[in-house]
Amino acid sequence: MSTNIIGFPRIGENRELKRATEKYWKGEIDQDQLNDIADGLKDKNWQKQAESGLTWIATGDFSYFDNLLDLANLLNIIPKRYKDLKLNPLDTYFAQARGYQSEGKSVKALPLKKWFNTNYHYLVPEFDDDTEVRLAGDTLFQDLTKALKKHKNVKTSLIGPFTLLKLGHFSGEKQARNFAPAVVAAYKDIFKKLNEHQLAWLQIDEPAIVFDLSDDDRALFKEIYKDLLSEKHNFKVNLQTYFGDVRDIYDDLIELDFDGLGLDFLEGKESLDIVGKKGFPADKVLFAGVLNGKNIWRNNYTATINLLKKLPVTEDNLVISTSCSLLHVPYNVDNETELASDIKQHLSFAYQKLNELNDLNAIYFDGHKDKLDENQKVFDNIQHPADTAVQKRVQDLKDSDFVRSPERAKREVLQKKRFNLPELPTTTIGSFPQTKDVRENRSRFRKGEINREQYQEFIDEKIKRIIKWQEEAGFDVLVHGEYERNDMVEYFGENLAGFVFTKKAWVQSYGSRAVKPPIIWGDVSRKHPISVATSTYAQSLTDKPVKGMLTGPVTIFNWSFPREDISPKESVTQIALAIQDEVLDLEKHGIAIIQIDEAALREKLPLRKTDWYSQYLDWAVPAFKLVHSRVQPETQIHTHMCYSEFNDIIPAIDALDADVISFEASRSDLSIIDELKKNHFETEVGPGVYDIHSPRIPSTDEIHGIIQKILAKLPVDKVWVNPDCGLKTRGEAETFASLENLVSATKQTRAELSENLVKE
Ligand SMILES: CN1c2c(nc(N)[nH]c2=O)NC[C@@H]1CNc1ccc(C(=O)N[C@@H](CCC(=O)N[C@@H](CCC(=O)N[C@@H](CCC(=O)O)C(=O)O)C(=O)O)C(=O)O)cc1
Ligand SMILES: N[C@@H](CCS)C(=O)O
Ligand SMILES: [Zn+2]
Repeated sequence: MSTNIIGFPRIGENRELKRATEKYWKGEIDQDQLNDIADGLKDKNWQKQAESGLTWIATGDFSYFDNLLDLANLLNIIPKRYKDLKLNPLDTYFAQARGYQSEGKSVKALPLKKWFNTNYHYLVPEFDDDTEVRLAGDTLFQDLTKALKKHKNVKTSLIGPFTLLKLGHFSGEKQARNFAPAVVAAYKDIFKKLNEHQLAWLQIDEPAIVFDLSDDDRALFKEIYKDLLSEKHNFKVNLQTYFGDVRDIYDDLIELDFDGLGLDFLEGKESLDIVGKKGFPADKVLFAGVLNGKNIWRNNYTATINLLKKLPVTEDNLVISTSCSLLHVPYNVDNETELASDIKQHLSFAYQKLNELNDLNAIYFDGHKDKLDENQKVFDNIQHPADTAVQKRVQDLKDSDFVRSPERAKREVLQKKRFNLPELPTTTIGSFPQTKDVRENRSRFRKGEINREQYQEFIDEKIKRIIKWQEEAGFDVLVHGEYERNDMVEYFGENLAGFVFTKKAWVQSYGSRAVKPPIIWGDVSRKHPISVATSTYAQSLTDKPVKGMLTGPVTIFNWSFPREDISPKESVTQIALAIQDEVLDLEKHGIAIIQIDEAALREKLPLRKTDWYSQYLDWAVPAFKLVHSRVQPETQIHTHMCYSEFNDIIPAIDALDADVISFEASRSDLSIIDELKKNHFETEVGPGVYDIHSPRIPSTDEIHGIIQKILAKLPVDKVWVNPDCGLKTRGEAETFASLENLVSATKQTRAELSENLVKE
């Protein structure tokens, strides 16, 4: 009779951690004050979990920025350039997370990447040949001591050695396998320290084994765990997986000496089949991931109990668990005081999920039928608002609705003529800094302290100023700055029918940054123009082209909480038609370049290659094509993707049939460029020439070097110059300085190109 969570949100119900870390970075509070706030948040989480009846309090899941970075620092995997800054441990940690620039010293941040198929991001641990892996920290143990002072049943968690090695970057000769012995030795030292505490379970997270695994991967995994589990330990070890199933390695998992296995029965499509066919060892505990850790809907107890009943385990070796960490959901539905009760009754955030675990436990182990019936009533009453016109529009779509003509090469000629841009056109990704005054203006409008006209007047002033700034700085294709948007997805959700919104349902995206995903509740459609007035106003201020700026259907879908009663394909096609309406409206109003951001397209690519097309790209790519299929050949369609981890799906990206794409490249050392070349990528490209996730200002020389590297691989007439993502999170001073350097590096390159031409 046990219940389990894999992890809990840590930003605080009111984003206390965000405010505290940002104050610390500005020097407004010191380390002790920051630690006190963090301790308060941990305490509150533990208390909440204890009160809910959860079997074990979860520790080890807190982080000031990211758990994988914590692990790397715990194991001394800290590149020399950060150690050389001679900062204290916390500031060394933040330097890796955010980059560092002070008193003539300048170091870039570590690369930031998507955590599997989520909108959470981790920092990539970097190993070089001199990395000396060893146990070098003690926060994990300190937290355990603190929790054990107040709570009896405590578990802790740690990302496992295999996932660490799979996600790490190896910059020297030595590769993952070479580091494995040292990594295992360091984990053994962690075991030794944990032995000093009254720990119930150690949860070792190994989500990397839900990927397709090679024989070498399996061999490495077995080698690591045979060795590690030989270390004496007085706590039990649960090998925890999530985001998929473990079909490639289940046989090994049940042979190894784990006390428990955590399997995901929701995203793990084959998990049930695997345990059904192969059985589950009676001497191990199954942590059955049956309560969704990613969605925000009430759990259907009947369905979950039926699932639990199918598992080949007894009451003694079953733990009812979440499918993944609750890091990916907001804290508390009760904070949503303005949400209609008929919607609210269907929602479940982290606090409610704790209660659901308790209910499921009571139903499954103690036969509490009343709770089952009560829950069923909620599901009997659910009504998603239907729009038959939207449904018909989706049904009536023909293959030709997804195809733009003429072909891209012909459009390219027409567009080059129309825009007559210089070589290496410069642009930005869309947003400019959302400075305090911008946020305050929106906050005052929301609170009714200023009216719509006053709100709009402020934004118009901002647009005017930034258009002027871009003209003076020498940009070729301008943007309006996105000052009217709280978030690129939430804003569109707010302007489309079919979405509902929360006030406090924040979810961590990276570091101190959080998002408040809108909830897709009914059929989606565009009821009124969304960006037309803003874009036409911005265009009226300049003779240079101003990009119309939209978020694409796949990204709106992926960064919202989706409904589960219709398929993703159906939902995303509805959104695509709504955005198509907006695209055509922008074009009708004279906007000649339209950027449709698909920042999240790569994010939800299934983790297993066999599912890439059938489960995702076969509907995601057409959804994007549908959005722009009806524009004129001379209208230039841009798209943007955060993070360039799409080496393997380059043909699918090209098949989006956009005219220009911009993406992140600088943090991942431009490796994508080789792949573009290899795959004869046809879309014009703007590989980001500097990293906007860090406050660090890149020098003109640095950007010039990056452009040179790009031009060594890609033809000059295909290349655009831009930062790697929107600038909304940055301050103005650093933004303007960085962009000025970008323009001067481009001008320098143009001059060199024309000089070479003259010479030739
Ligand atoms: C591009 N990215 C995005 C992702 N996901 C999205 N949904 N959106 C994205 O843009 N994923 C990948 C990348 C990187 N991820 C992020 C995620 C989040 C941010 C970010 O800047 N977040 C802001 C919050 C943005 C927002 O919604 N702001 C609102 C509310 C602002 C607010 O806090 N208001 C205060 C009151 C303000 C006052 O009075 O001063 C309050 O509510 O208490 C808004 O602007 O209206 C963050 O701060 O975390 C960036 C990249
Ligand atoms: N147009 C958006 C894209 C971010 S991914 C922005 O500039 O913020
Ligand atoms: Zn981006």
